[in-house]
Amino acid sequence: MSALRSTGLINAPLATAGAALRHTRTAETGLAGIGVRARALTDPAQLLVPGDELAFRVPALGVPLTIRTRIVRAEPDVFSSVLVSGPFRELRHESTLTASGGRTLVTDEVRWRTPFGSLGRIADTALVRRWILAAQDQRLAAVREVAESWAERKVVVGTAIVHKGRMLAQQRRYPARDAGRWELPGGRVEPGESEQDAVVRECAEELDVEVTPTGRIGTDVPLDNGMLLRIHAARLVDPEAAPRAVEHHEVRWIDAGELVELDWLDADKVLVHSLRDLLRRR
Ligand SMILES: Nc1nc2c([nH]c(=O)n2[C@H]2C[C@H](O)[C@@H](COP(=O)(O)OP(=O)(O)OP(=O)(O)O)O2)c(=O)[nH]1
Repeated sequence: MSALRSTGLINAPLATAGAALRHTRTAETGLAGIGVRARALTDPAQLLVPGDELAFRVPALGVPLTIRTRIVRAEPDVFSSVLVSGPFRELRHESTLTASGGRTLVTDEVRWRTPFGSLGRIADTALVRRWILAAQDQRLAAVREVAESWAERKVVVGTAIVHKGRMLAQQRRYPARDAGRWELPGGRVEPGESEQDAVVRECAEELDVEVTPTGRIGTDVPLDNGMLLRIHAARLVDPEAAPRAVEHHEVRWIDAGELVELDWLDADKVLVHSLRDLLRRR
């Protein structure tokens, strides 16, 4: 098995850098500079989720080769994909992210196995290593540009309140295009307010309950209104408290199965796999 590892520092928080790594556009255009055409084969949302597939057309010795990969993990601290088909016996790509102050260190590792015995090993030394190094460089530059621009955005917090293995979802009443669709309690972080304080305030306003934030969940999600959605897990301060829909149509405690079935707002759909993991951990 051959491996190449490269690292880079991104001037954005971990969850924002994690979102940029999942961004369909950086995946599709990130390698254009080295002549690689990439496109999503599934019909992904703005951010890739586990199960999405990408095809890369790589010019090698004048012959375009197609490499097809599938996303297997899309979390704030790890984004990875594996080979579905292409001119390798095995290919695995994994980016791991570590917070470093307000910045994020990305370690990008590609591991692969070439076919054709010694001929493959020659191609490996002559071509593949050079190509993978260039690809890692280009992709990191594309991800850095997107992450650093997103880091300037204002934040909307969403709250994943978990109680007895279920999570609270609420159904919107307005605007008309979103009426009937589901979201997490939350809203805009006010100037000078911490995200945790915004979570507590919004839950009091929208649900009439007191919550304690317990940590970040999933990557950020860019919103069409130019803001960033960022999810915090939380628990009820009083386990007997009953959240009620103050502004929304309905609130509902859902389990992992119902989570997958609900008609979420588009931004929340790309977080369903992370929320399901949260419920499975409790
Ligand atoms: N609270 C919350 N907002 C979400 C989620 N997903 C999602 O796209 N959003 C969007 C909807 C809104 O455009 C924005 C939240 O800001 P907000 O709470 O101040 O907005 P709102 O629509 O309730 O009120 P407003 O724009 O009429 O002032 O984020 C989610 O899960 N929770």
